Amino acid sequence: MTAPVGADLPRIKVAVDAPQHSGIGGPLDYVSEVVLAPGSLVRVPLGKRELLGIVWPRGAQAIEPTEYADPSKLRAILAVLEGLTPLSASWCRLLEFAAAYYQRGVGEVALSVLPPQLRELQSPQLQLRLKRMRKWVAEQIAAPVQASPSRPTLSPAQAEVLAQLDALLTEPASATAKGAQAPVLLYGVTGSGKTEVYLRAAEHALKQGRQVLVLVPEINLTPQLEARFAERFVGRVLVSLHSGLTPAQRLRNWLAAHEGQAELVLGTRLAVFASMPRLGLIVVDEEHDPSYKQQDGARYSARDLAVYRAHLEKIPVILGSATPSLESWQHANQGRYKRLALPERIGGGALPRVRLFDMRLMPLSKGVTTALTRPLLEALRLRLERGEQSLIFLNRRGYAPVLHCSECNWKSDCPHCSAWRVFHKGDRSLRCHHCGFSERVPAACPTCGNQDIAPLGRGTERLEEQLREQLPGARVLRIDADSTKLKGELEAHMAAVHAGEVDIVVGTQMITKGHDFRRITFVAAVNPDGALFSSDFRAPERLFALLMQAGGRAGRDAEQAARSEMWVQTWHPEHALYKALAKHDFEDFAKSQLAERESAGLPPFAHLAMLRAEARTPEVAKAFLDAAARWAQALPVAAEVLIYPCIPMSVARIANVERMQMLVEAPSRSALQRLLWLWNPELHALKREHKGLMRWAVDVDPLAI
Ligand SMILES: Nc1ncnc2c1ncn2[C@@H]1O[C@H](COP(=O)(O)OP(=O)(O)OP(=O)(O)O)[C@@H](O)[C@H]1O
Ligand SMILES: [Zn+2]
Repeated sequence: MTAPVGADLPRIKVAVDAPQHSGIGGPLDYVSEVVLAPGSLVRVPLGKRELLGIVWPRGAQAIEPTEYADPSKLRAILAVLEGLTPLSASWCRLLEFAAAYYQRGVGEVALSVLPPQLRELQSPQLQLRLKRMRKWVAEQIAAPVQASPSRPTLSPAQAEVLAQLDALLTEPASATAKGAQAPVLLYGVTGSGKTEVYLRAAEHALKQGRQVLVLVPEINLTPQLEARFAERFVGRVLVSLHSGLTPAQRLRNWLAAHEGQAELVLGTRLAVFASMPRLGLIVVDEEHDPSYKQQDGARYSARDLAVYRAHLEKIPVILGSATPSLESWQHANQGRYKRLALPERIGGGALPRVRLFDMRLMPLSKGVTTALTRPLLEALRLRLERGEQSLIFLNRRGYAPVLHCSECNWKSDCPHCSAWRVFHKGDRSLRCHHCGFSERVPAACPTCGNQDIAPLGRGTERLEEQLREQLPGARVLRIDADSTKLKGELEAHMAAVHAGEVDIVVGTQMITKGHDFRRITFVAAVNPDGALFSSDFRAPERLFALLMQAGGRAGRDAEQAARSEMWVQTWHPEHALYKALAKHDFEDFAKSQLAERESAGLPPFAHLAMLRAEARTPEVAKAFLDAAARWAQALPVAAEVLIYPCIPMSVARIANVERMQMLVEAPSRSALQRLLWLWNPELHALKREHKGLMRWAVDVDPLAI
């Protein structure tokens, strides 16, 4: 039904999901017979489709003006989704900012962060969902209280931090008068009780009738945190928002937050966009974690957007970490963030003693497995005898990263990617971790027929197997993406660890983050050196954080802390990174890294964007990027920015698509943004000229270089 159209009907702006690649930036013009509040959800026609749209507030700044259509050609909205409170003006502003900053269309971003089910609903169905949500909320509140929550007595350091936070947290309601507050960087070593600080801060905000948003980097961490918050805030309504929910759950939880019924929202990066009318506090746990950066579509940083959102709504934001990102650390150094520290573990427990085990001292003989060195096995045996748990961290899943034929040198490469296919022994497959292409392991070398093809290197699966061989009787459990695919598997594994049913946990970085293990006294990193020599300037920062986090899983029970140990097997024990790690000295590490970054002109002292292009051949991708560079060089702002020659991405080909990238560096955010603004329409135009080009995208503040 194409509605009647009139030039004299009131015109409204509606944000719809028109992909960036069609070149539509801002909201579109429609007409409506009824007056609609900004933030209302409507259904509108676009081309031959009918789409969900958001009535957008006027005076949208920072958005490209859409070309004015002939008023008589404007189309009318089709329907309004009734019963839903309109999205707030500040929510719309957050989305405008995110879209502009990350160079995407505002409608594209705004619609992509709403629960997908919302797109399919008509008013009556929505009413039903709202009704169900309210019923569910009522059930939550009415649920019988098992025990009254106990709050631990704060440690002196926690009390000190909270006293300082108090000034920030009081009367957020009158914040408008106070203006924006500095973000808080809660720098607390592993096991120092950061979560307790979040809980108390949340308590404060809740008492004042405000909503609280808590972000965690990974879904895996939500169950534990949810349990801790639920236990503390009995009778309050808590919802989670992450991609592991069913579409119906996600809609219900979103509606509960949006209608102000959920008082606590816990979630992963997408939750930063949750609509929360009474938002009073944002917490970003493990703020340094790379998972906060979205890696496709609008490549936003949820951590950075949380800071922006807090600024916009004039509410406090707490960024917590034992190893803050160098960006946040530098902000604190400059006084732009308020740094509050928890320098010690709860109960006075020591951090694990770090032993750098020099692999060069190991005799190199054939057949000797270098990951499970004899001294490491002895260290594990000691823990077994004492009935303590150990954790072995290896950031590579599968059995072996590649299969190899010693006769003809064949390796298990992926036919579609510039990468090896990983050998998974469990299901006897060769699987590409980039495109997913999987085949049964061949019985013999596919090129020369040699039957003796052997795995090269090692992943968690192989380590698990070797541990079982070497330590018969030990209860070994592997936790990685492969062993936790099924719903509930991860929770079951974690419960087994907590219950003491496991002696040795083997896993990827999945097990190093945030978990409050109580029985682990020994953590080993068996092969961490790779990142030391990566071409990515952030690799050392990431490695340091990962190892600190991994070590942080040991000795969390103060009683056992004194004999807890972290074992690092390395070929480079003299490396400054390991030296700092051995002293648990994040500050020293940060200082030297920041000095290096400054002299090299890298973030946080410079601002980067990456222009990426994908095509069937590298030549096409390169031609597009070169043309884009030539165009940009001619701009006045080009004098301020540096455009590097384009290079292939580290995995140059994925699923038969060639990927090239070009780095842009600017001394200031504003110079970078100016360039990107001018560039964007030109890139759309260039795409049309470069026929074979499949996709291009801009990544602002890219993490992996
Ligand atoms: N004041 C307190 N008194 C007693 N126990 C506490 C107190 N504060 C926190 N704890 C306990 O100390 C343990 C560690 O706290 P928590 O998990 O909050 O540390 P964290 O700083 O978040 O650690 P990580 O960065 O490693 O995740 C938890 O088991 C927690 O229940
Ligand atoms: Zn592949």
